[in-house]
Amino acid sequence: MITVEHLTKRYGPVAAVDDVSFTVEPGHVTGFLGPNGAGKSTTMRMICGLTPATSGSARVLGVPYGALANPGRRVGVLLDAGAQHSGRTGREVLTLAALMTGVDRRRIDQTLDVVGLTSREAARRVGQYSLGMRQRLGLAAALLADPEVLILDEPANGLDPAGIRWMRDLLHDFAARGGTVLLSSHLLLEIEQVAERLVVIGHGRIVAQGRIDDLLRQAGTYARSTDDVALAAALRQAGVGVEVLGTGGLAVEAEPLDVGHAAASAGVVLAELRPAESRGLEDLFLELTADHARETSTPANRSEKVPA
Ligand SMILES: Nc1ncnc2c1ncn2[C@@H]1O[C@H](COP(=O)(O)OP(=O)(O)OP(=O)(O)O)[C@@H](O)[C@H]1O
Repeated sequence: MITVEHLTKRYGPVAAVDDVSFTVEPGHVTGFLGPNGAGKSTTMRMICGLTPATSGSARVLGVPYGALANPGRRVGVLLDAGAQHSGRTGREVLTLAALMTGVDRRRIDQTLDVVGLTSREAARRVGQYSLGMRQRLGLAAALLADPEVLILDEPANGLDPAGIRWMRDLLHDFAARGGTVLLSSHLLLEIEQVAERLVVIGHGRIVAQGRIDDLLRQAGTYARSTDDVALAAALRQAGVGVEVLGTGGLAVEAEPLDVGHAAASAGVVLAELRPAESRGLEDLFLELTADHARETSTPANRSEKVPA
C-alpha cells in the first residue's frame, strides 16, 4: 500500500507537484498517467524519499520510505533505467544490489531469467545495452528481493511490443499475488493494457483517479429532443453540465433519469436518450488534461470551447 497525502513540491515559484493525494492498493496495478512534465517522476521521487517534499506526506507500507528497516527488500524501485553505471556488467549491477539488500545471490540468476536477460547479456557492460535491455535490468534490480511493492517510472520505455506484453504479464502476476504496483507512463495504450486503476496528473495536480472502467463510464448521457436549447437550459438550471453537440443532440454529465426529469419539467419531448458512447481512454486522457497539457496551454493552439 502506498498513501500520498497533500504532497507538494515547489521549485521556486513553480509547483511541480501541487497538493497531490492518492492511494495505491495491493492486488492491483495502478497506472500513473500524465503528459510530459506533469509531475509523475517528482511524485515518485518524493514517495521514495529521493526528493524532499515541500509539504504533505507519502507512506509506503504504512511508514515514510526512509523509515522502512530495509527498504530495498520491501520496495522495488525503478526510477531511471539510464542511471546504472555504464562500466559495470548487468550481473555486477545485480550482485551489488544483492549485497546491499542482503539478498541470496542465487536470486540473481532466477531474476535474470524472469526479465529475459541471458547469461551472455548479463556479462556485457551496461554501456553496451539497448534501452530495452536497460529497462529489463532495472526491473531485475527492482524484483531481486521479491518485494511487496513496485514503484516503476516509465518501465516500458524502450521495450518492444513483445517486451510490453511480457511486462504486463509480469506485473499482473505480481499484483495477483498481493503486490502493490505503481507505474507511470505518458503512453495511454501502455497503461490501458497494464493497469486496472488509474491516477491521472496534469500540471502537478490530480485530475482523475479510480478504476479505469469507472472513469470510462463517466462518459455521461446522450440526449436528443424536440428542443435541445430548452432542454440544455433546464439541465443547466438543475446544475448539470451540458454541451450542445455540433452533430446534434446534447452531451450531458448526468444519468438518463436526470435528463428525463429535466425534459419533463421543461415540457420537452425526448427523441433519444442513452448512455454516451464509451470513449477510449485517449479521449478521456486528452479531455482530463486539456487545461494542463503543454500542447494546449498556448492561446495559439488552444481549441476554444464554443459557448453553447
Ligand atoms: N530539479 C528540478 N528543478 C526545477 N524544476 C524541476 C526539477 N525537477 C522537475 N522539475 C519541473 O517539475 C515539473 C514536473 O517534472 P517531472 O519530471 O516530475 O514530470 P513528469 O510527469 O515525470 O514528466 P515526463 O513524462 O516528461 O518524465 C516540470 O515542469 C519540471 O521541469
